Amino acid sequence: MAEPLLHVENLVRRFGGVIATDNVTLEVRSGELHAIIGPNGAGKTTLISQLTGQLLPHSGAIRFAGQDITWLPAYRRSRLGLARSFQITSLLPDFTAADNVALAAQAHAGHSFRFWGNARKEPQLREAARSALDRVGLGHRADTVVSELSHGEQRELELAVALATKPQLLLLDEPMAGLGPTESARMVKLLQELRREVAIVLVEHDMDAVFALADRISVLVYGRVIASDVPAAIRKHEEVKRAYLGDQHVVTRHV
Ligand SMILES: Nc1ncnc2c1ncn2[C@@H]1O[C@H](COP(=O)(O)OP(=O)(O)OP(=O)(O)O)[C@@H](O)[C@H]1O
Repeated sequence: MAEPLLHVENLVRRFGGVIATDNVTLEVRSGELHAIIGPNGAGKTTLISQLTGQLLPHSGAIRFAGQDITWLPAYRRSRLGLARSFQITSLLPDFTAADNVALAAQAHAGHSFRFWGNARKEPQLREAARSALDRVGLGHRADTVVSELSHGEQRELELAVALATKPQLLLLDEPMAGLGPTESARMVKLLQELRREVAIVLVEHDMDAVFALADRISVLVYGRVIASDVPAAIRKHEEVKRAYLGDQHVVTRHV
């Protein structure tokens, strides 16, 4: 069988006495949408930060696209096609949606930020920005400044910023957080479209969204993976039900 796109093996990361990731092992295949769920403080964000290189593990290994990336700096991982969706707080509020995406495309292409002035005019960057905005349904808001976009649109813009780097694997940390029901439904639809083009690791507390989208789900509890399987199996998993899902989530509308 082909090597998985991402292979995490026995990853350990501690903060003082807390073991935030405790021998985490998991695989993400090409074309897969792999959700990571678990209670608050389970270690989901710590895991994502180690995948992107923002945090280094104390031990263990991460292979991505056939390469050992465990100790690579974040920008080298990004060049290999690993992208984390930027949080709203990292968007530039006084710049337009198109400028934000063009800047990300420019940074990824390796230009210095000194040339930022040119990013607005550079046809290739404008084109990359326009196409990323179209993919998330924000083409009509290209020239709107970020501070005038709704919360949901800003979340979509985060995705466009990540897509501008043409990733092979997109890491999404709670893309539904703070969204109302209509905006959440739009985000689920968008992710359903994007997953056809790019593998996705999705950390999310919205169980309806997770069960609607995921090919496989890994469940983290106190830093440990207690289950990694297809949604139907996770739904029935006794330890998962006890530790996280609880009975009210076991019967959801997405059966
Ligand atoms: N920078 C840090 N310094 C100290 N402890 C940390 C740090 N980051 C995370 N932790 C601890 O590591 C554990 C895992 O935290 P993490 O944020 O990864 O969990 P999470 O599953 O993403 O939680 P949530 O669902 O609430 O976002 C927690 O006990 C947390 O307090």
